[in-house]
Amino acid sequence: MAVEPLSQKEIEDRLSELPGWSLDGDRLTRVYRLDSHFAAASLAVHVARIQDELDHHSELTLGYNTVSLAVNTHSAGGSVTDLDVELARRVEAAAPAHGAR
Ligand SMILES: C[C@H](O)[C@H](O)[C@H]1CNC2=NC(N)=NC(=O)C2=N1
Repeated sequence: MAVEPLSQKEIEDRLSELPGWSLDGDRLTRVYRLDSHFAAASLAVHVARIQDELDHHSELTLGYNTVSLAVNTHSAGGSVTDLDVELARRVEAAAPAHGAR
């Protein structure tokens, strides 16, 4: 998978298929809300497993009933790449089973 920085247009195109995700500065971000702290922790563990599988890791924050991600690609100078998009897609696919919204 390409690890070149994506252009603004490429980022916008990819975000159009990732509802809830946005570009905050130089990072893709999303906040998920859950029904309980335990559900949030469960999603956070699932995200950690995905991140280890991809060898690509967001700043992952567990709140009371929230899970927040912020990610870019350090090895591409801290810009957004398709690695970040792939992580976002994988987390989007996993989140509904935890009741995330
Ligand atoms: C050595 C290891 O593969 C690298 O440090 C990986 C791990 N996780 C990473 N995560 C993120 N978000 N960006 C990276 O460039 C990155 N690099």
